[in-house]
Amino acid sequence: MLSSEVFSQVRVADFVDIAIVSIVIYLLLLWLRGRASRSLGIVLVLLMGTFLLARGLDLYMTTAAFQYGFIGLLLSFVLVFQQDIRHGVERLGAHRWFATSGGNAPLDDVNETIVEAVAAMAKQRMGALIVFPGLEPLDRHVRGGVDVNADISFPLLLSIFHAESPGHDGAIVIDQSRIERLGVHLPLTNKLQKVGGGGTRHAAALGLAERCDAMVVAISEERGTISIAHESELTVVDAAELSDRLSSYAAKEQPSTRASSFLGLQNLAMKCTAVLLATTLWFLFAYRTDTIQRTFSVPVEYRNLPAEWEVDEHNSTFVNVTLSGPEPAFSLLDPATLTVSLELEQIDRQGEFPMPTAPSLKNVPKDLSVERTIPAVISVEVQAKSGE
Ligand SMILES: Nc1ncnc2c1ncn2[C@@H]1O[C@H](COP(=O)(O)OP(=O)(O)OP(=O)(O)O)[C@@H](O)[C@H]1O
Repeated sequence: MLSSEVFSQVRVADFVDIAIVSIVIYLLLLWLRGRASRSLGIVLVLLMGTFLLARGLDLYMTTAAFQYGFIGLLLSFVLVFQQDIRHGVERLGAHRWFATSGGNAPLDDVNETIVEAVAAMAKQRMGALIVFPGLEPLDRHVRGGVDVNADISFPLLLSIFHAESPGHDGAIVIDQSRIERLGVHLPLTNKLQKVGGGGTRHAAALGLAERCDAMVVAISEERGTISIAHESELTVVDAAELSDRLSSYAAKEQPSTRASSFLGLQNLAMKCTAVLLATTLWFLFAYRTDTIQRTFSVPVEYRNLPAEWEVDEHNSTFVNVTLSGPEPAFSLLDPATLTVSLELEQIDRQGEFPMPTAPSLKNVPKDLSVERTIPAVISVEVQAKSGE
């Protein structure tokens, strides 16, 4: 049976191999979903599909074109998306299991105060912009403002955004239960079609939500609406929805939720796609049933030779070693680092060393074994150092 044959040859290390590549592909898909355009995603999937097909059908010219074009493609990808890549890495580093400090999302007890104040401001048609930072740093994206560092309260929020207040222009930044800054300038989006009927206030809310994981609430002075900008989307909500979104946002910042969202059933389709892709790649590039042999000229190294002896010049300094094993194991081998190491501590004039086994050969991946060496037995002669 083919399947049992395959399973008998799969090692635990192969599962680890597939798991690591699956995680990398999953993170890439997550990042693509949030950051890159749909058309870029389609182009990447098409390119990958064509490459896999070319490999599977042994289309030599297409495969070669991909292999040679790959570095160029990778370089242009990095150049075009350098900002997105930096953001992706920041996003990854901001996950709680890497992060040293906690998130800044508001705690549940202050959510109620914020929701009440936002609803009141919307009713009174007071324009406002409130930033709830996530785990990613904001500093790179925002400018200006004045430090406040005050407890959040209903009257304070309404006072700040009162049209007569000198600090009402710009956004406030919340840090858990405190107002950290006011009058902060946010970057604008250039996807104006997503802002709908809104102007620069709403463009600023979306602009920040496109650049980091912060959630921004905008209240429209003209229309009295409440909008949430998060993960590159701007949505109009009512007070009840705002309350739900703030609570789930705060919960999402908890480490346990983050870990379970990674290990749990969320994004199941994307996780399955990642595992499927990783398994396909493994079958194409790593799974080889046939054993191959390769011969290397390996230098001989003498260890722990007593001080009174020296190795006779006539001893061979290189040995031809034939290794055998699965082809992918050879890709882990760097022939330049191969060494036959001979222990000479006990030697007395002359010693014979049988064919070295893989462990006595330095730097041989563990799936490779020594088939033969030429010479089969390495004999070493030593002589007393001249003058002793
Ligand atoms: N880049 C920015 N960063 C922070 N706040 C900004 C920014 N741009 C504009 N604002 C705020 O938005 C206000 C102007 O809002 P504007 O009327 O242009 O936008 P809007 O989206 O139509 O809002 P509204 O519906 O309340 O009128 C400014 O007075 C300022 O307080």
